[in-house]
Amino acid sequence: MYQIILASGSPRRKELLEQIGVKFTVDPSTCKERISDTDPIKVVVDLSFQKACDVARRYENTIIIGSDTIVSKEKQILGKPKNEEDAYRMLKLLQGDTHQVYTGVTVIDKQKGEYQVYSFYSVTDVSFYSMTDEEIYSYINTKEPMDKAGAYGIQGKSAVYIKEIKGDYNTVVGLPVAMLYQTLLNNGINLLA
Ligand SMILES: Cc1cn([C@H]2C[C@H](O)[C@@H](COP(=O)(O)OP(=O)(O)OP(=O)(O)O)O2)c(=O)[nH]c1=O
Repeated sequence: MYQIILASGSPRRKELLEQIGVKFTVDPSTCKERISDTDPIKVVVDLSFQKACDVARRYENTIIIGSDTIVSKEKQILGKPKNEEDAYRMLKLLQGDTHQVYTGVTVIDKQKGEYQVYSFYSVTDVSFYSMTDEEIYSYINTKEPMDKAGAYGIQGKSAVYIKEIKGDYNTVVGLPVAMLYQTLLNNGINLLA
């Protein structure tokens, strides 16, 4: 029986872990997120590692889960919009086309002072229908974009603009729970035990 900590303030990640039946507590990381690379895989793995490490320092005999999600479109990396103008820029870029959503996960298994670190990522293609400027502005007015990578929430009101996805839906929402569960199981850790 492990104590499991989700090192995230994201309500979506909490819901996804609850959905699969994991017993855990939430203790969000407070480290500043800086995108310091142009490779989306490196960015999400590195940020998930930083978040997990930040929280792992405070605990013993626990499993800590950190995660990070970004949107990538033609070599541009989109995090959360800084303001409404930034949200407009992102949605204008994404509408009518396909982009990638990357989620990186780092799990730190800290038992008796020893660390085991598992890092991985998942990527999903998301295709948007075209959006008029009016639709973009009215979506921004819902405030839904403001705390989400790429300025949209597939699980929310933007669902009417999503044409197709290829890959794991939960990767887009912020935590690929199947990959998380299976990766840990392959390493002898059962999150549901
Ligand atoms: C693309 C997309 C992102 N998101 C969310 C998931 C993440 O919460 C957020 C990306 O920001 P993150 O920096 O990955 O996470 P966060 O700041 O919300 O939480 P923490 O750092 O404490 O773990 O965007 C959606 O909810 N739906 C979507 O469709």
